[in-house]
Amino acid sequence: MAAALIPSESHTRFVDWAEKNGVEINGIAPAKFVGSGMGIVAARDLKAGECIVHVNNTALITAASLAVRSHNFPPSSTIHGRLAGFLALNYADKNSGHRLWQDVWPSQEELKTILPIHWSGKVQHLLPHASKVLLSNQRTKLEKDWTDLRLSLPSITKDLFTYTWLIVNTRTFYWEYPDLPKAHIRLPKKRAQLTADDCYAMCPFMDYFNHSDVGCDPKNDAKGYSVIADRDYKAGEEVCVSYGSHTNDLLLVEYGFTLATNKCQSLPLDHVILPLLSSAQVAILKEDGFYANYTLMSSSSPTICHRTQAVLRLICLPSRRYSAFVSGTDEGAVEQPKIDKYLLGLMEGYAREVMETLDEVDGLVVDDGQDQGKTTRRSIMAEGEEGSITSEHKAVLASRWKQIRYVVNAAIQELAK
Ligand SMILES: C[S@@+](CC[C@H](N)C(=O)[O-])C[C@H]1O[C@@H](n2cnc3c(N)ncnc32)[C@H](O)[C@@H]1O
Repeated sequence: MAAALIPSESHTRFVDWAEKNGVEINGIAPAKFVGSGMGIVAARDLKAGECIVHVNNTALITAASLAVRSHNFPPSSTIHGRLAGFLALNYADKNSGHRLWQDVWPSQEELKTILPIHWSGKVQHLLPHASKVLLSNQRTKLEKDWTDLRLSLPSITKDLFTYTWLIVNTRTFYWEYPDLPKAHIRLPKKRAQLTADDCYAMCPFMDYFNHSDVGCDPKNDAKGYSVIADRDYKAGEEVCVSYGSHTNDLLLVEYGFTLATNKCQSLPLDHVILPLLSSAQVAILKEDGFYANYTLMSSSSPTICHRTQAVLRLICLPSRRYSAFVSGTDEGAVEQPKIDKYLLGLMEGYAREVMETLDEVDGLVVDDGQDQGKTTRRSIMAEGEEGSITSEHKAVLASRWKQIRYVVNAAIQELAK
């Protein structure tokens, strides 16, 4: 575990402010960690089951907060966009009531280094396929929010909006407005149709917690948010929460890091399998609900997911054997060796692609620090666009591809048995 370092004074000022504004802190404190920025440390020995922080619902920033609603953002805009717009207006306001909170967030430059949306097109091009798909979706959402809100934010630059949008993206918590009755006037329209993307709340102090796949599980009810210690902690240990069951591809794109071991890890195979399908096969799979989302589960020994079993049977076997498998009348054990052999060939091809990509990552020429002007102006990068390439980018990419290589090689060994 990385040692906790003493944080700067801005954090002490923020903690004082938070405690006066509805945050009860019990036995924990913010601290700086090497490689993950600020986080939460146990300030004394903690017992499993202790409530270590409670944030009153009055301290949250949600779409129902009066301060947010007073801006009359377009009703069609997403809640993510509205919160980003609100934060951008506050950020630009020297007298903002949230100034001390904003002061402890990562700076614009820090986010530009960490988050792939700001990386050079050359570096983005070397992201794993699943990360590229997530990045493209993220860019589309950001562009739509900016288009929907820019007229309501005449004093705000796109650069600042992008910053606060990414602050929301990396620091919000799930909030279904349990403090308000279902039909309350302060709720966003179409209450019944709220999607996960609509259920966002900015939650002071809670946003210090770093993620672990086995961390504490934040709870919320009508009174606000709480974090209960999931186990005993020794003073000085980092306390993490779980942001959800997220793969490393998602963590990398949405939060800018990966976990060395991730119990939610799976190896996406769509880019390997989809190009092999004929249009007739695509139609069959769509009708049967088995099109795409093919993975190799890799938490312990690699396991072929049911969807992957199905598509490989459609490719390799007579159609009646595929139908027997997807209808559940036959588990397909007799043909399993044939399926495994076919997948083995695919994985060997994938292993070669991984090695080639690792060579390309290795060959990236680092140009950080040589052109500061370029770095400061850098904003959202489209694939192919030029920008600086830092040693951190290279290290993150190399580490992610080595994780993939490990899973692919383990699968090859298993399938070759
Ligand atoms: C909710 S914030 C947590 C506080 C943040 N570390 C800070 O400095 O303010 C989420 C961000 O923390 C960082 N982070 C969270 N968990 C991490 C982890 N396990 N390893 C590395 N970075 C992590 C990522 O930059 C992520 O976007």
